[in-house]
Amino acid sequence: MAVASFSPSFTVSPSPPIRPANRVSIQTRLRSIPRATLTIDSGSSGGVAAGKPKVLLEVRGLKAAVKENGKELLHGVDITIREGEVHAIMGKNGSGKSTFSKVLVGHPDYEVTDGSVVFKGENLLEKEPEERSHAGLFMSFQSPIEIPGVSNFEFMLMALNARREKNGLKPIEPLEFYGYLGPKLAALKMEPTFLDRNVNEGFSGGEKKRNEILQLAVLEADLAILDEVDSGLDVDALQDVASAVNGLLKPNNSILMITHYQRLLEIIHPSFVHIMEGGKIVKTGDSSLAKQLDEGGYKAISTV
Ligand SMILES: Nc1ncnc2c1ncn2[C@@H]1O[C@H](COP(=O)(O)OP(=O)(O)OP(=O)(O)O)[C@@H](O)[C@H]1O
Repeated sequence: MAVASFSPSFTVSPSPPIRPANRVSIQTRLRSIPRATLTIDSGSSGGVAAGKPKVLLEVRGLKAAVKENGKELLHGVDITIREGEVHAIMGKNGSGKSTFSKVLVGHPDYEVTDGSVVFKGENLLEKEPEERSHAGLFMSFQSPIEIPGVSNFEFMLMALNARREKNGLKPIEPLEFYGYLGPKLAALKMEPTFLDRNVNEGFSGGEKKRNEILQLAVLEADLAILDEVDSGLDVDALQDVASAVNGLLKPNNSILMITHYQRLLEIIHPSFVHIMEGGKIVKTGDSSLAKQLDEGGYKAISTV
């Protein structure tokens, strides 16, 4: 039985739940494993294209509506993201930023009514949410969900192994996974005790955000969509989370971030900044666009 019918990046169909008594020693085991950097292939595409970076995501004329009432929220979104690029989407409240990212990961509340989305050369819109995750798409939600009864450790191991299985790789054993997690936890300045706790249960807002980035680090997605990963973070936490995200950037993966603030873009430097308005991208520029916005508000940006 699925614990979460729709989770950020994967549906959880756990094997028998691990009782708290059986998982008390995760941090002890973590400490006993050498911190040698273990590399586990999560099944991402790998390889850097020679010459011009390959297109990872191509969205053309995307229109989408609320499934329940047919209200159209996206009115023709166009965006192209290549390997190695960081894209930021900014826009006033209610302009459609989160809807766009949720449509990309296949959120069940929305239906696509027109347009196309090609991810790594395949039609993304034909895929189920889980298949999108296995294909290398990851989304960090504005409000990460809690999953009672499933530890963080189990959740991430299941997610990684599900992706590996889909990509024809053999599963990672728990012990190897402990070693793999060590440096990632350290990069995010997270205590190993977080692995024992149920996914996001009782986590503070900032801890949830760190945990989302930990999941991203584990899955090594090709395209990470980060929806307001900076919201609710204190100054130090913002620095930790943004630096960890920077550490995950490779020549063959990309990031699409939604943010309201220039401060995040001062740490994670965007290749492109897009302004969304009324369910469409109305302007695209470089990081100077975010600066203009920060200094003069939306009125400082002419979208005509
Ligand atoms: N499931 C839904 N049912 C009805 N309306 C919805 C639904 N999802 C989104 N909307 C509406 O669509 C519009 C765009 O919402 P969205 O969350 O995408 O905006 P946003 O740009 O991310 O805003 P913010 O910056 O405040 O997070 C809003 O008016 C919102 O109320």
